Amino acid sequence: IQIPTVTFSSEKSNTTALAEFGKYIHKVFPTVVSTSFIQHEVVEEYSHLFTIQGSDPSLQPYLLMAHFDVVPAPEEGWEVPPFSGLERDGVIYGRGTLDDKNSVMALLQALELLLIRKYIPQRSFFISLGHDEESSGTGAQRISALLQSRGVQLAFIVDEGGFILDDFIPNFKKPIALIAVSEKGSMNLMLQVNMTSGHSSAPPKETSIGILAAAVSRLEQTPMPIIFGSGTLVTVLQQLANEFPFPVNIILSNPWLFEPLISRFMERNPLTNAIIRTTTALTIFKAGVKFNVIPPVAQATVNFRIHPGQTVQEVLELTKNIVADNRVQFHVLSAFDPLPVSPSDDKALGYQLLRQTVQSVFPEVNITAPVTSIGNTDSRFFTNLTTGIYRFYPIYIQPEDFKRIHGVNEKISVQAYETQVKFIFELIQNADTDQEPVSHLHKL
Ligand SMILES: CCCCCCCC/C=C\CCCCCCCC(=O)N[C@@H](CCCCN)C(=O)O
Ligand SMILES: [Zn+2]
Ligand SMILES: [Zn+2]
Repeated sequence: IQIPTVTFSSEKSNTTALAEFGKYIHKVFPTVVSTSFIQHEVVEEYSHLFTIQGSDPSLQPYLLMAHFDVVPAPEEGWEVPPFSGLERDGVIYGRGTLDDKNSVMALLQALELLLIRKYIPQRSFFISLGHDEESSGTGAQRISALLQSRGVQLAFIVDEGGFILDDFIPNFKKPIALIAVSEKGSMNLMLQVNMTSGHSSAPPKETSIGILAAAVSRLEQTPMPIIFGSGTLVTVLQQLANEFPFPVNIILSNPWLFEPLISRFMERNPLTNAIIRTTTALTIFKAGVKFNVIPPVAQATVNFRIHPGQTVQEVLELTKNIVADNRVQFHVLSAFDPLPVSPSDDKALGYQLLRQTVQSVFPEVNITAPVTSIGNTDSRFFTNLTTGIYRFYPIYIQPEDFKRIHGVNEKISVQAYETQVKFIFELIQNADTDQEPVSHLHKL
């Protein structure tokens, strides 16, 4: 946490810290880096690929992923400095404790422990640690291309994403393990208005700032349509239905009939709202240099997260219709459609291994359901290598914790981190026992 591996944009990151982090993992996981059946490669200058050669070449390999770059963390609002890694009352504070240095360290920590205990994996696997997930993901893209060039096809991938949702639904105390089987698309759209500049003492009736502010305000005030029909949402609701008494069980198990009622409820919370529609977030606004100069140009960037039922093109058209002002120019800075849905049926090896490992490490969690990740991950660059991409943090997340990801006071309890290590320790061993249900815990 103390190594400030910040990604500011695709052009700007703290490369000194990225390099230092590479040296750090080399130092603290000596067994991983010195084991004969493990190959360690640095890819795209700062990302890392570990190839763990299993003893049984007939088993299809899998990939575990994480990233060690973090979003910026200005100190305002933090209880402790964001790059202090301070531990207080059993909790580690700092940028990256949930997104996603916890996963980087837990992956290597679990592997180190297995190796120290002389464990030899049967199934080969890879560990990919990206250095620029928070921007363009070039490290992950290069690793994906490298694996493809080596003829690798993967049984499944596990990356960051879903989590164990706790204390979220009113009057419902049971935790739910949400494994993300897809992720929303994304579009960063820059809106620009050019008007004549001049002296502020004789302003025109409308300025670039005023026109742009009105345009982005219309976007914020006009949410994208609710799209309810996604398969994963219906599955979650039906699984939840079994847990509720009459009449909620009837409502949840017939979503097609009670869609308006369920949507109205889901719309109220930002997290569930993000599940039922494309979201619109105004994230950058730039205009003006001096109080008495009318600026010629105003620019705003809007970040859309695209629901699986829509495409980039559809969202762009809707946006232009909502703004409905031809003085506003639209520039798509980056965009991609929602990701394919990975299988979650009884035969889906990756999903079932995660579900079984949840059962053994978190025996109190009886509900596991597939969801669509509302955030994006580096795993989206690996659709050429497998159809089974799963995104899951084996961590309890309450609504308050979710706000800390990319927000202030990001933190993880030592116990949650240790359980994450234990989860991966189990998962790697379960991947060797193939698809059989896991009935016991391996000794840590
Ligand atoms: C009925 C209950 C429904 C609850 C729904 C909760 C669903 C939660 C699913 C996933 C949570 C996402 C976790 C966040 C992962 C964070 C990854 C991240 O920050 N990624 C960045 C990548 C930026 C790439 C730039 N092109 C991002 O998404 O901004
Ligand atoms: Zn992340
Ligand atoms: Zn992130």
